[in-house]
Amino acid sequence: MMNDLIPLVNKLQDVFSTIGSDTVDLPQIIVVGSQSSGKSSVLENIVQRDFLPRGNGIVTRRPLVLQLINIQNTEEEYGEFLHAPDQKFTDFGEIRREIETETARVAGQNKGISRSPINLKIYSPNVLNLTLVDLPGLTKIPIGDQPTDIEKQTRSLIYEYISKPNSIILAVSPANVDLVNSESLKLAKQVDPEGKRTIGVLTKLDLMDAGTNALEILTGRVVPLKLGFIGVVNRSQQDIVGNKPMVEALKAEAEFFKHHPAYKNIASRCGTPFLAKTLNNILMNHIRERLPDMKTRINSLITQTSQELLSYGDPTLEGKSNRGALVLKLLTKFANDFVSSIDGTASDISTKELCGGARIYYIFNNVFGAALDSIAPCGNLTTQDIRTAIRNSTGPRPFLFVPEIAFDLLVKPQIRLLEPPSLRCVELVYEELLKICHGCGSPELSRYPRLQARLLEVVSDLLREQQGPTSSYVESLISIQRAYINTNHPDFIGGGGAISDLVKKNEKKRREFEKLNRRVG
Ligand SMILES: Nc1nc2c(ncn2[C@@H]2O[C@H](COP(=O)(O)OP(=O)(O)OP(=O)(O)O)[C@@H](O)[C@H]2O)c(=O)[nH]1
Repeated sequence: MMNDLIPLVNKLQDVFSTIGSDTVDLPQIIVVGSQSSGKSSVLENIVQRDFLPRGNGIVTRRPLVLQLINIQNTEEEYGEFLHAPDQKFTDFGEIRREIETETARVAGQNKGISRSPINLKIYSPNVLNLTLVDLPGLTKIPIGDQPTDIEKQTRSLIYEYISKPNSIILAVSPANVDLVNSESLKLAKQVDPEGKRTIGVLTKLDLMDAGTNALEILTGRVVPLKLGFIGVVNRSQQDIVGNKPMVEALKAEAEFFKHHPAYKNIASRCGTPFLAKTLNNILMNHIRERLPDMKTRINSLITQTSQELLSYGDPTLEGKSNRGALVLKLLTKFANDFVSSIDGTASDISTKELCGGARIYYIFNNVFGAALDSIAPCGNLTTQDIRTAIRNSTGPRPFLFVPEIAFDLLVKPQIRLLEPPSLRCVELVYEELLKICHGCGSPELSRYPRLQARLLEVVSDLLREQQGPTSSYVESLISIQRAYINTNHPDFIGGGGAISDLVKKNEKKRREFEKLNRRVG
């Protein structure tokens, strides 16, 4: 049962990698260390095979999710990549080349890094079930054509992985550098200040200055980590160049601890096999602890996803023969959504801001209304202008009513004042209608992006055409305005200065006018 735990999480890891989401914080071991601290060597020792790319500068440039799977009753060891599921890699040199190719494919050739992980499974009788994530090493100074912010990028990538509370941090530090300067421990401390989920690995114990040792660190007296420190000795550069077999390297490591005066008493708690066993135990216990939470989270994801699936529509309308019915259904839904946004009956109305029909109402009544109110109908017309226009249009003849020509002459420039706010109003309403249209795309419709795009195009064209009647809209405003001026302005009805002055000159006409005025009154 316990042994099934890691494969279970591996399966989840594959699922989340395939769907490109990590909405569940999975228990996993994250390997962190500065460049050349020995991360790759530790991983290769655990796998007991050479399979990781080597080279100068930053080699690991994408997260590598390494799932080790113990298989029994077989001599065969092989690897499988999630991105090439049908290919079985029995040659570990091929695995290395595939990692290099995949890294270059996504992260480019120029030493940049990418957040998208490579998932590799290694099946072997020599490994314990274990899932490790290898991350790019922390680097201080960009080399060659590396991006100048490479340190920032790497740090943020590492931070993203280790800050998840379910991850266990495997902080690799070289023993021949002062632990105070260990970048991996500094980073781990930021996200795990109490050292509850950090396990320290000390590499290069064989390279320490003569007469010095790391016993104090390994026994937890320098940096207190609940999961402890484990010392290892990996192959040196010379061993690698000389192709020293892994089995021999592991034997040499065991010998080193057994015979070292400082470490011989703790030899059973040092070295790669002990590290692998410890990690396996830690990971299993950790998964067991987190399982109930994970289950709840996954159940809620299932509910969410089922609901989302439902919103994608009726599966019976799939297929060529149902295309017409499907399009009709989508368009009807779109049209209904549009209408309900304007009516205010949409289900997702906002409580924060005006939208849909309410906003159009606001544009008409408040924005446009205020703009109209701010226009003085006779603002730049003086009594003298009116008088002159009337006189000029009647020539030598006396007049009773305002002559049509004079009225047109006077009112046209006034009416033009209404045009800018009217056009602005039309524009605002048009924008609002477009916004409503864009908000009407249901998840079901978004499955057909081309149909959706075409629909929006057609609807916005239609709406734009509605801008055409702007002039007739202005015309209807003119008639309203005309009525307003006719009834209210003293110059057009008896009692006002200009007309009454003129009328006085013709007593008979004045009386007629008064009669008329009484009738109007
Ligand atoms: N002598 C000795 N050399 C080691 C040990 N661990 C690692 N090395 C050497 O240190 C160098 C760097 O080791 P890697 O395992 O490539 O380090 P890394 O952290 O993976 O480096 P990057 O991938 O560049 O981040 C190699 O030449 C290793 O042979 C060790 O325990 N003892």
